[in-house]
Amino acid sequence: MKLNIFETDTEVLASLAKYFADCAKEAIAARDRFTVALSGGSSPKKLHELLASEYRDSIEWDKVYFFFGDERDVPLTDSQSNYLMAKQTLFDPLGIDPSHVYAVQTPLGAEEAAKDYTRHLIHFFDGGSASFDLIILGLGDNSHTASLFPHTSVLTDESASVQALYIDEVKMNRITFTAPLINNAQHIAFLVYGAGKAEAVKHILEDPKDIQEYPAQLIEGADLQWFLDEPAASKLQNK
Ligand SMILES: O=C(O)[C@H](O)[C@@H](O)[C@H](O)[C@H](O)COP(=O)(O)O
Repeated sequence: MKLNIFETDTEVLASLAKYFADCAKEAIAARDRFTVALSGGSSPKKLHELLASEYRDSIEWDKVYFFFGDERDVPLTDSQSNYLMAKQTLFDPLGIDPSHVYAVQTPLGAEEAAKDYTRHLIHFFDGGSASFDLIILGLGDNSHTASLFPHTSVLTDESASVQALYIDEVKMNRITFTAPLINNAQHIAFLVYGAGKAEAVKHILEDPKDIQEYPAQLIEGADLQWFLDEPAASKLQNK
């Protein structure tokens, strides 16, 4: 695991955008395509905007395939939709071919949408287990990532799949990658900035293992990188 800590969120975003481009170049050179699962929430918005501007001409966007590590059980036109956020901040500005974007089909209902997404992944990855080139994750103040929330049944799901469950904490159904599916990725990048995340970052990186309390501790992988600003890393003892 590698910690990339920068003074400001601007520097964090610049570093992650470069990392994204590097992962894309590596994947396209090896497999002529780059598969990436995006995170929801607000933190990625600035990353998307940076990619759509600074990296417009330096990534072969027509070889990039977009997925979502989790989604809220809302219409794809709803302001809470992770798909809509990415469409507005990344896909539309770059003119991404809609056939390269795999939105979670929430109009099917959460359970069916999760099954449908799992089927799509099996098909897309030629029947093998999905191994994304890059998965971008955020971190909630309560130590959740994707929609792996504390004290939920999905935390102990050992299948590399997409699951739907009601999350009492947010009073809505969520559709989420399981930890094994996330951990199958070639590269995993946490994007975490702001002082409000400091407690959660310390829990994940330095507190004893307690995945029910701190679900993001479940995330591990060959190349797991954290992109943090100083405020978010401020409670770490070892950095
Ligand atoms: O659908 C979601 O909300 C995300 O996937 C979630 O895991 C998010 O990354 C964290 O809640 C952090 O959200 P912020 O970036 O808004 O703080």
